[in-house]
Amino acid sequence: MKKLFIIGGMGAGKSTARKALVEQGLPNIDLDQVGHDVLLWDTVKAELVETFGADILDAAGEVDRPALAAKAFVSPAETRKLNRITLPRIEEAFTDRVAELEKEGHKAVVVEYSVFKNRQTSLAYDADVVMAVLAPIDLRIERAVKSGWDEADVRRRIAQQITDADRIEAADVVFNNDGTPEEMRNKVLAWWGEYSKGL
Ligand SMILES: CC(C)(COP(=O)(O)OP(=O)(O)OC[C@H]1O[C@@H](n2cnc3c(N)ncnc32)[C@H](O)[C@@H]1O)[C@@H](O)C(=O)NCCC(=O)NCCS
Ligand SMILES: Nc1ncnc2c1ncn2[C@@H]1O[C@H](COP(=O)(O)OP(=O)(O)OP(=O)(O)O)[C@@H](O)[C@H]1O
Repeated sequence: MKKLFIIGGMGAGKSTARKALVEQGLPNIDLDQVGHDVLLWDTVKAELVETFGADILDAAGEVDRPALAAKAFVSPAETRKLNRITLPRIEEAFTDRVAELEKEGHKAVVVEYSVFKNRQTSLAYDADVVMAVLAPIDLRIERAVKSGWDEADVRRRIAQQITDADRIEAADVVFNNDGTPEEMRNKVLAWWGEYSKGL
């Protein structure tokens, strides 16, 4: 089963690219969503509380994501602490999900990976294709704010992410999402049309 990774900074248009492929019948794994799922694990909760304090929990004892984000994205050191706790668990859940999809006989899976760093990290090392979705940073911030994110929060997160130059370096295929969403969709579908002939 081919693993087609979609990478890109916040607001770049990863979800827009993913939707185009899902409409073609491909299953997908959104690692942001997997990240949310592992926050429910008791072991993860306990380590996050030990690291960031009990005020990251809500009244029901679950992780309050905005509260955790306010602490975890203030510096590279704090983000590393977060990643050290969450990423191994995300990888574990990801590996299980990939095995299930493989058993179901899918030819390919789309993996949306917002915090991709490089192809040498274990989660991404067997990516068959890395697709980078790029857009100018001001446009990305504008889109993210329009879709409900706080601007300062977006800027803090982007500061903890790799740059588009790094993404281009890692990618097999690059999509510039600086036009309309429809243009973006068509670029992705044109690529898929060619790529899927070989599957
Ligand atoms: C800190 C948390 C609770 C904030 O939750 P929230 O609902 O506000 O954001 P969400 O998870 O939907 O992420 C939105 C965007 O934030 C950015 N972001 C999230 N985690 C990170 C990170 N560790 N480093 C840099 N940027 C990040 C990405 O662009 C992502 O698309 C959550 O992001 C989290 O647990 N992150 C750590 C796990 C992780 O790295 N997930 C990303 C997929 S592997
Ligand atoms: N070409 C475009 N023109 C205008 N708006 C767009 C375009 N592409 C995406 N958008 C909008 O910008 C926002 C961010 O796009 P999308 O969710 O696809 O990005 P993302 O890379 O998945 O972002 P995130 O990291 O926040 O999940 C969405 O509201 C989307 O509808």
